Amino acid sequence: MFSLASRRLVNAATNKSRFFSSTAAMGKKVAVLGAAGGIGQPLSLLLKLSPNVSELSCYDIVGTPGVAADLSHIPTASSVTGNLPAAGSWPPSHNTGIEAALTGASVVVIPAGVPRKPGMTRDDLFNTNAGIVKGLVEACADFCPDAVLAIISNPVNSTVPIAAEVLKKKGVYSPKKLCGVTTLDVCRANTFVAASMGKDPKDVNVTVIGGHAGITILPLFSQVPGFSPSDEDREALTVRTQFGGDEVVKAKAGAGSATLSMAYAGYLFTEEVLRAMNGADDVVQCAFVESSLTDAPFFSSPCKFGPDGVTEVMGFGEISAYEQKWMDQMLPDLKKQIQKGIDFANQ
Ligand SMILES: NC(=O)c1ccc[n+]([C@@H]2O[C@H](COP(=O)([O-])OP(=O)(O)OC[C@H]3O[C@@H](n4cnc5c(N)ncnc54)[C@H](O)[C@@H]3O)[C@@H](O)[C@H]2O)c1
Ligand SMILES: O=C(O)C[C@H](O)C(=O)O
Repeated sequence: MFSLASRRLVNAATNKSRFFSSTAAMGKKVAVLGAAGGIGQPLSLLLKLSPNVSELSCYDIVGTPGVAADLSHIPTASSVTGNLPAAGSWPPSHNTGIEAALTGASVVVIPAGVPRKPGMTRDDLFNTNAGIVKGLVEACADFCPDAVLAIISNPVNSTVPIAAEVLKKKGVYSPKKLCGVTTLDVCRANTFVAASMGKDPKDVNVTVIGGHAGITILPLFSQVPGFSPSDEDREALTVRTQFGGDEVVKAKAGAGSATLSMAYAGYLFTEEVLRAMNGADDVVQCAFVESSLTDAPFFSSPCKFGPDGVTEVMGFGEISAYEQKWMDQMLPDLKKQIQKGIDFANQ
């Protein structure tokens, strides 16, 4: 699923892409909200290397003039701006503010908000991040209502429903244009299974369904061709994928959560969205979207992408009895977290 995007990154970085000049003409404006943060900076770097991006708009409440000035020295075809809520944009001639940051954007990636510290759940971030996401999505509704929104800010299981309610209230909600980014779960599952099978991770593509928090994350290892782990290994791999975020939070010991792997995952997700916008008809990736596959109103599953975002929420095929057990456990939690977001947006 990701090997093409990964190859393009290497090509762009070494400036040898034979696609470079032709795809630059199809480049889109991409806005990163929270661009000065732990995820935002490396994500902006990767997007600056993308031949699918013509304009990179970095927005944050602090630091974006410096991020943008720094990125602007990278010799790729895209322009870059650093936007702050008030005065002090970069370049100085550029209008500052969220309106300038968002106007004309085709894709908006949102990693704005606080990360976890050891001992916290993603839901513990709700009180701070719910309001941040609500405010930013209101601005998206006002200034780029047709953009695809890719929500990274946690808790994704609640922030995506918040975004949906905000967009509905503004009269611009399109389910195909609102996605929670669960790509990091797929990256982790691919990495862990490839190691277990002695394979190159690029040859593995695990479907990960559900949500993005603990047991709501469900990797479908039964669907990986040639993979038949012992019960014990399957349990260990499943739980490691579900709690991969905690592994990083613990190792960072108070300095935050996954940033570099998330930047990579956010870049892969965005590249695939852009590739579909530019006409590719083979783009399928997991995303947390409005869904009728289960009785949870939002659910992550493989989705087909086209020029306007998600064109089909695909099913997830047959799952094993072991996976069904996790699914039964997950759904009440997931529905509760979704409802919490909906209630917040409507209070
Ligand atoms: N979906 C996933 O798989 C995934 C993975 C990793 C992290 N995350 C989440 O991503 C979020 C960001 O993580 P991080 O490590 O980059 O945090 P960080 O604190 O390093 O960066 C967050 C940035 O958001 C900015 N910000 C805060 N309020 C803002 C606002 N109103 N408008 C614009 N920018 C604003 C901050 O100034 C900061 O620069 C967290 O909520 C984290 O839990 C999600
Ligand atoms: O674990 C976190 O809090 C961050 C992110 O959701 C992750 O999965 O790494």
